[in-house]
Amino acid sequence: MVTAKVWVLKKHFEGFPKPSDFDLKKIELPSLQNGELLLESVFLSVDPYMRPYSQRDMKEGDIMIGTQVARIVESKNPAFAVGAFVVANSGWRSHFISDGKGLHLLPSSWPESLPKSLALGTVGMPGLTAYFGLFEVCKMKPGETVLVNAAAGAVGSVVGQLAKIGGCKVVGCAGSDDKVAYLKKLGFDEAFNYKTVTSLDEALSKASPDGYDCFFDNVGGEFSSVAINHMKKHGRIAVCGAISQYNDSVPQKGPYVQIPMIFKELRMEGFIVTRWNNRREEGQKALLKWVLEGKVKFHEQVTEGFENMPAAFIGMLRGENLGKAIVKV
Ligand SMILES: NC(=O)C1=CN([C@@H]2O[C@H](COP(=O)(O)OP(=O)(O)OC[C@H]3O[C@@H](n4cnc5c(N)ncnc54)[C@H](OP(=O)(O)O)[C@@H]3O)[C@@H](O)[C@H]2O)C=CC1
Ligand SMILES: CCCCCCC/C=C/C=O
Repeated sequence: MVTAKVWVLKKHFEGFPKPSDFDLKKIELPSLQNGELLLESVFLSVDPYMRPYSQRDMKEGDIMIGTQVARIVESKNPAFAVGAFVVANSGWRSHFISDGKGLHLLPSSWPESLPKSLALGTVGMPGLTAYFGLFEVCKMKPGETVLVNAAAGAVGSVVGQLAKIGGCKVVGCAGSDDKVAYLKKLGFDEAFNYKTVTSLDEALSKASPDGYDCFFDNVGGEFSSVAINHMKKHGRIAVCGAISQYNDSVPQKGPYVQIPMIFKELRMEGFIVTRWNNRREEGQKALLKWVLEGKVKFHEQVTEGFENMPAAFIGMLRGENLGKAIVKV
């Protein structure tokens, strides 16, 4: 008999999530039926989407949503061998039973030199978000200028590096001087700390006096309202995330987008990475290749201990992560 630890949403978040909104519980797992496998989580992901999705899709008492890299401990399913690693979407659980549906095996060719947690970050959902958001939504072209915010995070750091690979000039914004230094190390052409600049408007003008062809927006709110006025004619805005709004109890008001959209003839498109689930393999293969070639670098903010899942999640929302926020069990 295996006892799984799980984190439950005890109380719907009001404003910023608090440790008391979560409950750690234990569940006895039954023995395996034919076709089933027992898995143990090795790395778990904490992501911004958990905040708005919990509000929309979860009830109090539900196990927190999320993905993990898990090791197969026992198998009564011939398609899954003991010892193999998978990416699962099984929520904040230390152990779980699966019938194999929806599990993604890590390729057997996964290089020993790379942490398996990368399958939750640069070579996982956030990396794919950068890949499809840039290539399919922004449709960036060599020689263009790309702006990305939350640039030192899981998605943003890949966006900037892919835009450089694609021959663009890249401007990134992040919330600390250490993050700005990291962006420069990654090869961003311009980077600034949006929390300390005296004027965001001036900082955006200084970083690219001619404006921006592409804006990969992870933040929304006030930042986006200022940035839209810096778009070039026929610019493209990929609306990826709105983290500055996820914890608002009262929705923020405009300025509204219509006037700059009309006069600059902009295209603005929201997207969710799962739109390209049928091209997941293509994206992962490309990202893995760039990582192995050293063209895409990565950093992970690893929190040790399953019991620290809420702290890691809250820390990520506060901006304490450089690169991908991961919990190592
Ligand atoms: N559409 C899609 O399919 C997907 C969308 N996303 C979205 O992409 C965005 C980035 O996600 P991800 O890379 O995983 O997360 P990150 O690794 O970037 O972590 C979140 C970061 O957001 C920044 N942040 C937090 N609050 C604010 C704020 N009020 N204003 C500005 N920045 C803030 C912090 O960085 P800093 O110190 O710089 O402030 C923090 O480190 C999120 O909005 C997320 O929801 C992610 C995956 C898929
Ligand atoms: C299997 C996990 C799918 C996660 C999709 C995340 C989409 C994110 C939206 C905003 O953050």
